[in-house]
Amino acid sequence: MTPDLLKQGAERIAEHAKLRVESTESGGRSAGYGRVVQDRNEVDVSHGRILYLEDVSVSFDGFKAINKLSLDIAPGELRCIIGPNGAGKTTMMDIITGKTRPDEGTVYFGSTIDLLRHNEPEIAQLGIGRKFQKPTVFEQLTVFENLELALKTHKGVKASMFFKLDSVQSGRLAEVLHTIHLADSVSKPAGLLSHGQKQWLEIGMLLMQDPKLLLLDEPVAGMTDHETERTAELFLTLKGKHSLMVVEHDMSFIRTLGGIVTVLCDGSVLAQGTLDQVQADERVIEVYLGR
Ligand SMILES: Nc1ncnc2c1ncn2[C@@H]1O[C@H](COP(=O)(O)OP(=O)(O)OP(=O)(O)O)[C@@H](O)[C@H]1O
Repeated sequence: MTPDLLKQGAERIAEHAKLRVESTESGGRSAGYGRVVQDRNEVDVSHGRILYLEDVSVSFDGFKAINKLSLDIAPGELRCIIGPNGAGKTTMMDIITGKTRPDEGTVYFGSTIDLLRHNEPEIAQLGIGRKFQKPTVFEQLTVFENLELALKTHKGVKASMFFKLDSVQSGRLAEVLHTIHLADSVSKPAGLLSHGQKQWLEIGMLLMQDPKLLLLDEPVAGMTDHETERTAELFLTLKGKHSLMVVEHDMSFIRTLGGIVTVLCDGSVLAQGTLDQVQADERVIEVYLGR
């Protein structure tokens, strides 16, 4: 798409949003908590943030796993999250995806979608995809069938019974196959893929749903050095088109990704900056990297 077309598209979206605010029965922006009425597929990133957490806390049996956590991610950003065991990384992802409800705090997707008002399936539909550490592809199905299934699953059981790929979806599937380096293995059963290839396939399944934000938990754990390098290449390709939050322990992988690193400790942000900056931070050395 040319810059002119992009600009025209952005202007149309802005005009559309403006009209909808002005036409709300409650009186629009002045009476409606300043919120634009939102299409399901639209995420308002005009404030420069796709994800925003403020003062989020959750306790399990009196233990504060997340403690006044505040953090935000820019659209298209590739953010790495590190932290010692038990720092709260998984719990934070559980909160963003609706698996765990915080006791207090604010969690927004863009500037208008309050994620705490949505459940897990709704949050996935809104465009937040999550990849757990262990690959969960369907081993008996081919690479193609796994990717096709990702679209069907997203549509719900009834619609999926009559599902047939249209030309746009076929084009997307071909593009995703190429992106995840599996174009040569399209007819291979997923069970015959290497560990790294299974991880890429699962990322591909998420990409079929065109997520705006991807949460990836230890994506290179158990991968060979070569697979780790290719995964870094893959994430750098995805950056910009999608926003990514990557939880990892592998520092050389994080170095290859570049960008901002957030260090979590005891359920809140201990430090944030480039990898060099956080590695030089005395507090970080003490609680994590120096161990
Ligand atoms: N459902 C739960 N019930 C009780 N305690 C929990 C629960 N979930 C997490 N915790 C505790 O909260 C703390 C944070 O756990 P979490 O799994 O989020 O850390 P993490 O940073 O992901 O750790 P790791 O790097 O080991 O995966 C830990 O002390 C953990 O034992």
